[in-house]
Amino acid sequence: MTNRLVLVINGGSSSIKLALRRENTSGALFDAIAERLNTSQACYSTSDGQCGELPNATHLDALNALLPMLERHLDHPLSAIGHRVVHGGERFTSAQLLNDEIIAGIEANAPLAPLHNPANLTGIRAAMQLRPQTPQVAVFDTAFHQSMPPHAFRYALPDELYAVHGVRRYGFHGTSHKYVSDQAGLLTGLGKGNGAWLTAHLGNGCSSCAVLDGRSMDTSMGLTPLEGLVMGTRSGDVDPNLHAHLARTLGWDLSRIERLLNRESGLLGLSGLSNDMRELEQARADGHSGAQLAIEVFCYRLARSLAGLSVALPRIDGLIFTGGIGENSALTRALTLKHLAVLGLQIDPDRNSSLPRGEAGRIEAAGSAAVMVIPTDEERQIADESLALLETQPRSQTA
Ligand SMILES: Nc1ncnc2c1ncn2[C@@H]1O[C@H](COP(=O)(O)OP(=O)(O)O)[C@@H](O)[C@H]1O
Ligand SMILES: CC(=O)OP(=O)(O)O
Ligand SMILES: [Mg+2]
Repeated sequence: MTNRLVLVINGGSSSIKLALRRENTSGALFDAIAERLNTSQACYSTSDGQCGELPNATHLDALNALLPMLERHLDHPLSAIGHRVVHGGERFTSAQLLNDEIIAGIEANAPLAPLHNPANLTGIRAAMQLRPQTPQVAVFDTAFHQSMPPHAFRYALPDELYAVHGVRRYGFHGTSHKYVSDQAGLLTGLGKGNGAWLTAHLGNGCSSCAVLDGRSMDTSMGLTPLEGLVMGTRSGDVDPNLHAHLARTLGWDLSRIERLLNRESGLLGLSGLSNDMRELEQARADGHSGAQLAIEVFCYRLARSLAGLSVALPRIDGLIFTGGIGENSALTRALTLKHLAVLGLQIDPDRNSSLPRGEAGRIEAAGSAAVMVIPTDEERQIADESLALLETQPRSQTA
């Protein structure tokens, strides 16, 4: 039997990313991204070197433009389309075959992830319109964290807010935390799905997680993807009274405060320069004090979060860095580890700085628990989970 093909779609607020994956094969057959959608500068680029403008393209226009480019990489029909969906609430603890009822459930969670779920739904609707015969699967960022115990997922708020209104910690980036912790088990010889790991997913959004034998025990994000670590433009944790303080002293309304915390804060707000770690590293080297402060706060707060999460584990088999920053910024890894001697974690500076780009590797010093860099592959995880789900469905639903 030929290995099946899966198209993975990650719909963002202003972009849509496509990845074509073959079952049991590493790497992508084809990747494409359309960015700045719904603006006059909308454009696309693909892994086979095509690029161009798509002025004022919507998500549907972008998919319409990109799907034919994918066609020539299809040696047989797509078996599934797997969609990243950020918020699955408490209802979705695993991947789901998409139908009207599941889509309504995703819509119901949109107020909890206003930056993400509506964009994911746009991708889902566009794909269903263009490929109505192909089974479509939703894979949720939150699902992996549904294993957290109540003492980790409850806020210290009156019970009714949880029981009636679903106010609790959910956690995100679960697909990535699961993928890299599985890989860590393989890399260290403990076996896939085994081990006690601290994971740091550091991309534009950042979160940390404690994983024990393939189950999330606690994580830094909460009700929404704003809680926890310092991120590119998101503040992470602030005093919850900040809202009231800004409203009273500056007269700011909710949408102004939401914009501040989600889009103007984090590395961008602290540095006054950029949300991009590459640019900040360069500026720091040139003596920019804002860039230096932003990187120091980012690393200290990450270390503090990891040390806090360590209490969710019986021991630490290793720490894993992933995401654009975690995989590529030796500086971030070094500065974070400076604060983590208390956990017995130390890195070897030479190994840290000489790790080949894009490769998994171990960077701990002799005597330390494992410290690893593992490139994440959310698309691979989504493709695998989509195919695994189809195997459990009656043929009539997926034919
Ligand atoms: N070589 C590098 N050095 C430092 N930071 C990097 C490097 N390459 C990428 N990054 C950072 O990774 C971040 C983007 O991470 P990524 O995982 O691609 O984001 P997303 O969450 O959008 O998928 C940016 O801050 C970017 O500057
Ligand atoms: C949940 C989340 O923060 O996702 P991203 O990193 O893609 O923004
Ligand atoms: Mg990413």
